[in-house]
Amino acid sequence: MNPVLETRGITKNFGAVEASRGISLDLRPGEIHALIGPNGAGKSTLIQQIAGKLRPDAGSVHLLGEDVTALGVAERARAGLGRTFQVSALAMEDTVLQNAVLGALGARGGRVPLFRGALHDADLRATAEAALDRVDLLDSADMQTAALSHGQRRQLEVAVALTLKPRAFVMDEPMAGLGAEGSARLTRFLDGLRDEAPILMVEHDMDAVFALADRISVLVYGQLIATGTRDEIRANPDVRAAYLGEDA
Ligand SMILES: Nc1ncnc2c1ncn2[C@@H]1O[C@H](COP(=O)(O)OP(=O)(O)OP(=O)(O)O)[C@@H](O)[C@H]1O
Repeated sequence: MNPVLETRGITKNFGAVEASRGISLDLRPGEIHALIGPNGAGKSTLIQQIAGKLRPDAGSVHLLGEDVTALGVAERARAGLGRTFQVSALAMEDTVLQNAVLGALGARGGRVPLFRGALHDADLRATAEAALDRVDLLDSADMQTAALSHGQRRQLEVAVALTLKPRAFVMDEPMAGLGAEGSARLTRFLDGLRDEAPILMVEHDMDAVFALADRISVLVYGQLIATGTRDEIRANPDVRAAYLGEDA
């Protein structure tokens, strides 16, 4: 099957720091692919290049077979790349519905000053409500976003991403800031989301990684040292030495 998302030979240097060294990986239909690695390994740098926030020095990013390397964040989002962030990008003062409508407006290429009118736009509202329903937040549509739990905020971020009808998700530490119960709930939720669109996620929470990931890629000092199934990664001596071994 053709990959939905692919990087080919992504290379990025910050001065003498080789943050990405010729990284090639792919995301296949229906899968959750977790990217793990020690602090400073280059996970965020890679995700930012995939999302379009950083331009690689060399290499390319392909979405649905198209080379999107020259596109910015918003263009990639409109091309089908859904993204959630380590630090929430939600408007905390606004309601849950307003945040979702803002996402739907962005999908249409609208600008924020049109936002007030957008709330009364039946199509935008329907798109937003359908996305909220998908993440079980429709009952909370009129709540202020700040009143949501951390886990619900993650779900709202996914709803905002869903309004763009993503073909692939890129998630930066979705479990960050969640307690054990919140992580377990979000894990169940993401498990069902993979059928909507495959997910490439950076995650430090190994319980979540091993519960969810069909494949795991391990990044160390900017280099991909292994990609494989959970069992392959657990058994890989290089991975154990470089990374998982830290916990052994
Ligand atoms: N804008 C930047 N300028 C200079 N160096 C940078 C920049 N961004 C990242 N780096 C360096 O690149 C390397 C990779 O950093 P990156 O944040 O991608 O790692 P990470 O795996 O995401 O780490 P963490 O798990 O701690 O979030 C580090 O050595 C970091 O100091």
